Amino acid sequence: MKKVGFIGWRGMVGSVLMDRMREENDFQDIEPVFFSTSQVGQAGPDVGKEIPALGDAKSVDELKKLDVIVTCQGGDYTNEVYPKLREAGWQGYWIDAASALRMQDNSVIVLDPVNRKVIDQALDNGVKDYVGGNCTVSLMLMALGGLFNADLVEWASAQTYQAASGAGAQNMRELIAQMGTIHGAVADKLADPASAILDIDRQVADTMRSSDLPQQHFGAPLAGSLLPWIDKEMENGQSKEEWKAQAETNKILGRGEQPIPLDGTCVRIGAMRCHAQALTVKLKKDVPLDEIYDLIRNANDWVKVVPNEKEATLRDLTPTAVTGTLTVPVGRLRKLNMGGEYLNAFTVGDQLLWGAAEPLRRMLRILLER
Ligand SMILES: NC(=O)C1=CN([C@@H]2O[C@H](COP(=O)(O)OP(=O)(O)OC[C@H]3O[C@@H](n4cnc5c(N)ncnc54)[C@H](OP(=O)(O)O)[C@@H]3O)[C@@H](O)[C@H]2O)C=CC1
Ligand SMILES: N[C@@H](CC(=O)OP(=O)(O)O)C(=O)O
Repeated sequence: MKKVGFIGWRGMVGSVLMDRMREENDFQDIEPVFFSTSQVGQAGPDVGKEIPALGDAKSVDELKKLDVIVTCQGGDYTNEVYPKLREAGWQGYWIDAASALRMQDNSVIVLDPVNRKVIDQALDNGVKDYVGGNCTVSLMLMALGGLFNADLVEWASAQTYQAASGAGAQNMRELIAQMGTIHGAVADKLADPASAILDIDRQVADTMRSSDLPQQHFGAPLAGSLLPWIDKEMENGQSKEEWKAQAETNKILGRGEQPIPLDGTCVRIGAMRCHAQALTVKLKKDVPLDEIYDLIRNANDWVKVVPNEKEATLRDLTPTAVTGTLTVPVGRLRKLNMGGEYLNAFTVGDQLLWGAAEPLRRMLRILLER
């Protein structure tokens, strides 16, 4: 049995990974060892079998004994520990949620329902580093992989609506705290049906702009508003999140030589853990909509085409409908006024599942099955 070390399993992405692995009985096929940077020696999680106390996640000597390391600890941890381990001669497989190693030549971005061929080829070639993709990119490809893999996409533009969870657990808490503070400021007026809506609106705006609103983590009001910048600034005017769309999509698809142009605007909104995105796709030719439906829906087992009708859309194509599930609905599929080669699409996906934990869990299974 392969000895598999887990780092970052206590965090938000790690906890989702643990839940999925328990659901799929994955721990039965491995010898799991758990690590921490802060709780060394304490008990690990309940995985249905005996496990040793928590090891030291910074100990190269302990980590060197593992066949596989799965880390959801973050980029700083990867940057600190990964080079030391490789320098120490460790030849095991490194599976990582963080972006630190994503664009390195010797790593593969894993999303096996879309790029299983790229993964298999890398394994055959002895590649040892497998990294989960950016959540927005992975969810876009889970949704529209059928069009990309049929080589129908000339370019695409994504306008995103990204959930608080993408910024971290503390940000999810802060979003709810902001909502509570706003509600608290006008609760008495809301309870009075005779109160004037513009008074309520003014008081809400004052509260959102005041220092009473908790905003330590987002650095700005999000509840009742939105934040049209995610991640660092790039020199070309893109945000780093926007930059990832083209860079990571083409790496996932193994199209380094002939990249498909992708760009757009990434926006944080007040959803909890589902990212949504509105896509404009320029097709290479005018493909009929029913063929497009078939290509999309047959691409993997989780994508679901939602008919472009109001009732189905409001029922199935919202963060509330999708949260906590592996289903990736795509809807609002229609040709745009610009012409038959211009496709509109809207998709929603749980950014902690397909956007983070699930590709890692499946990569571990792929390794075990070889
Ligand atoms: N958030 C997201 O949506 C996505 C995140 N990622 C990447 O995954 C990595 C981890 O992200 P995320 O899961 O959000 O990180 P978290 O901040 O939730 O967890 C990271 C680590 O913090 C430590 N920790 C300290 N206090 C606590 C606590 N009270 N509860 C749980 N853990 C605690 C744990 O390490 P220890 O046991 O050592 O103390 C834990 O493993 C990042 O690199 C991120 O970029 C990738 C895709 C999406
Ligand atoms: N940046 C994403 C979440 C994330 O962690 O992305 P990455 O794994 O590319 O750093 C978001 O804010 O929604």
